[in-house]
Amino acid sequence: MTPITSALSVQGLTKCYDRPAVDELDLTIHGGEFYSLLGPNGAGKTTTLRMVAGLLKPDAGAISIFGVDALADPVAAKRMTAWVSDEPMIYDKLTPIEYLEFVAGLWGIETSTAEARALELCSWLGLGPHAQDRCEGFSKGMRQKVALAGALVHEPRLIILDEPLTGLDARSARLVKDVLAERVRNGATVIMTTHILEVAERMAERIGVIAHGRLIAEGTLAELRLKAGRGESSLEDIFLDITEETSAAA
Ligand SMILES: Nc1ncnc2c1ncn2[C@@H]1O[C@H](COP(=O)(O)OP(=O)(O)OP(=O)(O)O)[C@@H](O)[C@H]1O
Repeated sequence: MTPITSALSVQGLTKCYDRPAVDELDLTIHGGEFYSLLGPNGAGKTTTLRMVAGLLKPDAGAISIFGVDALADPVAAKRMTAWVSDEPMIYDKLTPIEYLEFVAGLWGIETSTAEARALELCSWLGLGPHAQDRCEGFSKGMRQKVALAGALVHEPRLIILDEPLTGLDARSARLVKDVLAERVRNGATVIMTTHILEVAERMAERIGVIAHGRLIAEGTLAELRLKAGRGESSLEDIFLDITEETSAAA
């Protein structure tokens, strides 16, 4: 058996609309890594992550999640993954606890384990005081936290997040970041898009920058600084440098 070295491996991934949104993209995320995928608006980040999460069919390419061919065996791949977008889809008529237990049930998680995980996630994400209220009256930030909890309830090994901090206040954003950091400490792998570069700068072990559906830079912050020839610059400065040429060409 070939040893599995990556949590996620994407090769030649392609999706075209009227023009290529993702263009023969190669990407490797190591197990236990926090990886941030950055790029200008329209670069192809969401399209990439939706294909990885099994929500969008690629035109070409391969996706492997912990060695499982995600296109050939999407159910096995989905068992190991969580998908969180900035448009949370939850059931309004349920309370957070009911929702989490419902999602856990779909994954076949035993009731007592589901109850314990639901309570733990609600407490971590500061949902405790509202755990018994229906989600229909919740603010966007609270809905986002319920959706995140729902995505984590089956303890996925690969957590895929598309702009998870959009619309969250500082305290909620901190709670979400703490939960993600805790998951990574416990062995999970995170790939996250964000336009909040300070978050990528502080949390990500490696950063990938895409433009026009292609990876144009990748590395640790130190490596990106070195490549850009920019001593102690912020990620924002480096990002603007790296993407300047591609935005001028757009
Ligand atoms: N369903 C669709 N139909 C047609 N074009 C699409 C569709 N979805 C995405 N695109 C196009 O594909 C390209 C990549 O879009 P995508 O949403 O992946 O970018 P993004 O990097 O996530 O951008 P943003 O940072 O603005 O969210 C864009 O040019 C977008 O207009």
